[in-house]
Amino acid sequence: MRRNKSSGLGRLISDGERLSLIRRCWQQHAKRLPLESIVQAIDAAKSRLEWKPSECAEIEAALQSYGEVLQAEGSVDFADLMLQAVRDIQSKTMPPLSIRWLLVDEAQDMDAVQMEWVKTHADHGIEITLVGDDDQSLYSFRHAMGYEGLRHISEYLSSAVMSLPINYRCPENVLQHANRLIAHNADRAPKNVEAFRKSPGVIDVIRLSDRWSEADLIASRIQAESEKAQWAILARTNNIIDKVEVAFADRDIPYHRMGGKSVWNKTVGSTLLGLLRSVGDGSWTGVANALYFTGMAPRLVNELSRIQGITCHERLDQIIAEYDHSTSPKSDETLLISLHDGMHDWVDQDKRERQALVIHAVTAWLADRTTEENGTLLRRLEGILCRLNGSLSVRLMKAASRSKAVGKGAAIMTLHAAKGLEFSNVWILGAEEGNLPHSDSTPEEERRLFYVGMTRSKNRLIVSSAAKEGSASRYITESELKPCQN
Ligand SMILES: Nc1ncnc2c1ncn2[C@@H]1O[C@H](COP(=O)(O)OP(=O)(O)OP(=O)(O)O)[C@@H](O)[C@H]1O
Repeated sequence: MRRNKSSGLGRLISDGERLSLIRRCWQQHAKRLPLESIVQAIDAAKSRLEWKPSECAEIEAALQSYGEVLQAEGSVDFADLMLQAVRDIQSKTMPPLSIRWLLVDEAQDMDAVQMEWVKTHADHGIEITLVGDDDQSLYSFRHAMGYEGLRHISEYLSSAVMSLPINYRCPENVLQHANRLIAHNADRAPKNVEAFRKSPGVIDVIRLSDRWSEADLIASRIQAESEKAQWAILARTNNIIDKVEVAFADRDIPYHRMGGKSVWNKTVGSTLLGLLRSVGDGSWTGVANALYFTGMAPRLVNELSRIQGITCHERLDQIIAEYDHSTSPKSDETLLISLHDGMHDWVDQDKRERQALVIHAVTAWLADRTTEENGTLLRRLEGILCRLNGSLSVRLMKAASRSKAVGKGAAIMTLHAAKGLEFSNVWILGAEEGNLPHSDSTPEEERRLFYVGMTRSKNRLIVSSAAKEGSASRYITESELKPCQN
């Protein structure tokens, strides 16, 4: 990857633009590999000061191409800003910040470039204070340096180390369980954190049969409480969170998702809403996405999308009439005919104002052609849309706007997104082996994640798991959490 040597920076590209550019480079040079491997390679390359070529020729080609295209377009990404700042301060092309003191919070999350930026400022006589907690280091996948980084910079600065031994947030019993858990990690900074609040919090551990039962129990418990109770529902992945969102929407419980897309904006939800929209207004995009979702090759879907200027019904008529059996598979023709016939029925029922029937039939058409898991989710979404009132377009608008209720009701988010926050009541779901710890990371990092989740609680902590998803997480045992301790 070519790195800009001059101090003249280009235009800062947005995250979306960055991803499109990475996608282009991936398609040109490394299509055989997953897109994610290129994203990770670029992140890794830009978290270091020194350029280290990739051992894989395709990744290296994609990296080079990414750097060259950025430069050719006169753009920079966010990581370039940091790299360029360090380089320019070190080469005296740019002065350091004109400050006397610098406070770095969450210092365990610094990567090598950010650390160099801090060290460069220290070299210019600025007094540095770092605040960090090695037990809350969660970003090794983004090349954060964690405890090793804290030790390194601390030595470099010859800094005095001060421990903050009081936790003012958690009730004593919650903190004791969290401390027992994190003690299972080796290589930690020595510390003995005690709770300021001695009155015990409420703790519970619940085992349910499956994920939907877990999500439904959370929703029914929260519904039974005062609307003023402050709740956070935390899980390892956004897929688990989706089910909680559906269970809340199903019961009309106010909620907001933090740091993740609503279920209505993801593949299953947006395909259902899109196809219903096409029934209502004859637009093509919902039909095209439904064809792709139910198995049609993207190349063929894109070819069909090139036919211009007619409604989706006319377009389907034409596509079926001109279907080329010599080049396209029979299964795609069957799919097209089934959707064509379905659309005619659905539009007819919609005109007779039988919206619930349309929603049911469209859901069934999609659910019959996808995985069991997607099918279950589709049926839950169907239930929510059927309970709303009004025309199809009004129901679609109401469904999509629910997730935009910023700051209202229970906060639903991943454990990563909960870092730095606190809530009166915390519910961690999906505490099974395979999810927590998750295979994407190390058991030590996952343990820190669970620890961060537990220590968000100011009063009550509930941890649940689903038998169908796996045995209960080792972290429940390690923290010595037990059902209904109060
Ligand atoms: N000296 C204090 N007396 C009373 N309450 C305090 C005191 N210091 C902090 N708190 C309260 O304790 C809670 C946690 O504080 P804060 O968020 O600053 O901690 P933190 O170390 O950043 O937490 P974490 O890193 O776990 O997110 C907050 O509700 C804060 O208001």
